[in-house]
Amino acid sequence: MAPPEVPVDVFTNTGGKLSTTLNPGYSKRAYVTFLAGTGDYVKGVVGLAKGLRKVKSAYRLVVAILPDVPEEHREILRSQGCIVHEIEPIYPPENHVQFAMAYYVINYSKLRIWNFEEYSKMVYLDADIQVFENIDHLFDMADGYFYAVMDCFCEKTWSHSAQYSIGYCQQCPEKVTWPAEMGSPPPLYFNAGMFVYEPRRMTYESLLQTLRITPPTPFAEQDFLNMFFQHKYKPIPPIYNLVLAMLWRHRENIELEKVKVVHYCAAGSKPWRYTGKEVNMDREDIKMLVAKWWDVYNDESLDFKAEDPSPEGETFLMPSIMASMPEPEISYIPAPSAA
Ligand SMILES: O=c1ccn([C@@H]2O[C@H](COP(=O)(O)OP(=O)(O)O)[C@@H](O)[C@H]2O)c(=O)[nH]1
Ligand SMILES: OC[C@H]1O[C@H](O[C@@H]2[C@@H](O)[C@H](O)[C@@H](O)[C@H](O)[C@@H]2O)[C@H](O)[C@@H](O)[C@H]1O
Ligand SMILES: [Mn+2]
Repeated sequence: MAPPEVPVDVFTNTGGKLSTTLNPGYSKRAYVTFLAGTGDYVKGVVGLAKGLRKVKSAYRLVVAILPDVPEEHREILRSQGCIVHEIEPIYPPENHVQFAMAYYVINYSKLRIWNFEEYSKMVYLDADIQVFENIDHLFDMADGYFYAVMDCFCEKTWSHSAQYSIGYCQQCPEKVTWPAEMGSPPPLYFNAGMFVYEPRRMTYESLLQTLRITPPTPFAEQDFLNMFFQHKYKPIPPIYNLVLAMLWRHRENIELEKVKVVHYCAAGSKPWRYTGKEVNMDREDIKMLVAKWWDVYNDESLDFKAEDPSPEGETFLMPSIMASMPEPEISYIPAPSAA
């Protein structure tokens, strides 16, 4: 079940050039997001691509798309400098259709990103996420772990859970302590809108194999990933995935001015659908964060220009040729922390 450990210096002792010749893509890094359907999530991806450009990320944005994404949307993404990568849907296990089918097909399909073996490490970001400060340093964290931000159990979306029913949240485990009669407290649980992981064939196959014998649960692939990576999971601070409900549930845990990544996942908070009418959506902090998303999205200076020097020195005009070129030395130098 665990991803195989690749010793860090197996290829690097011969220098960057040779190592990438022996194992193309060994050191390759990229951001990756996921897009399904004909709807407006494409706006989220465009916003994200522009946000990553604004913070001068050194790495490309790969968009894993389902076959139902229309050609116009694919073209918009390419014109924003994204690498569009179609994936096949992954269907939920058979005989378990108690939850809405479409929801599962969409979410489980995320697992295909473990098959992106041309990259050694990736940072996954939901399309409803925006990056306001450079987070390239996340790629420098030690290999062999699954990094993500701890979720909050306080919203109604959690009402199916034992945690919610007793008012327990891992964000404030002292407030309502886990009752002894309910056994040991549940393991730390991450939000799967953002995570740092290593694509590996072995892990990918194990994920698909395990999924076949795993009944769907309300949070679909998120529950599944939490189970699968339970022993590899390392929490990172909430500034790397601000789940908006944290602002009204656990304000004391958040230093808003230090937040680098915002996840517009609360009901009514998707910036491209925002009306301000849903509960909590009239808050000043929410209005400010939605406005910040629109500032990036509307900033024409952040549109991709083909003549721009591209991340990692690649030339966008010749993607197929460049894909087989050795990695530039620079990618072995730890990325600077946030500008
Ligand atoms: O119609 C859809 C629904 C979801 N998604 C993708 O699946 C992710 C997870 O869904 P969402 O962010 O809406 O879930 P939430 O974080 O709000 O629970 C989105 O960010 C998108 O990347 C998509 O592309 N089209
Ligand atoms: O919609 C609001 C909810 O969204 C959450 O879940 C997930 C989950 O639904 C996955 O299945 C998605 O794929 C993932 O990206 C997404 O963030 C939170 O766990 C929860 O705290 C709540 O705010
Ligand atoms: Mn999301």
